[in-house]
Amino acid sequence: MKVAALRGATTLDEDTRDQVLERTGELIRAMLERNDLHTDDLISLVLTATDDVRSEFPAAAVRAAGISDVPMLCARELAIEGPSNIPRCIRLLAHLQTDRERGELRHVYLRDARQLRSDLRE
Ligand SMILES: O=C(O)C(=O)C[C@]1(C(=O)O)C=C[C@@H](O)C=C1
Repeated sequence: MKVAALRGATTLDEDTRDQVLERTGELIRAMLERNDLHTDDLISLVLTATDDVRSEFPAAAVRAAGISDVPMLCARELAIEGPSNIPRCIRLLAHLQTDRERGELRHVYLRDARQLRSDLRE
């Protein structure tokens, strides 16, 4: 088993608690499913939100999705002007255990966050 890192991002249509729960849950589930991972493979999660997300911690959404025993940290994304500065964006960095090579992992960018990494395959 190796330690690897997996990225994901998604966006909200509006800053409501329901949307943070729904969209962050959708993101972590897609990251696990697309990489054939189980929650036991997760080591830690770093979640960031842009400054316009204020209704709920993305970590609470991960817990609501059933993942409660993985250490998590939420932080603010940098408000650097440019194409990566998209509104209501939640980013996720997962550290995990896997037998796969780094290049085999599929990073997951959903909804308006797809524009951040248009170089990645779906
Ligand atoms: O991958 C993303 O979510 C991006 O917005 C791109 C990028 C980068 O330049 O690599 C920019 C800001 C984020 O903190 C992480 C990565």
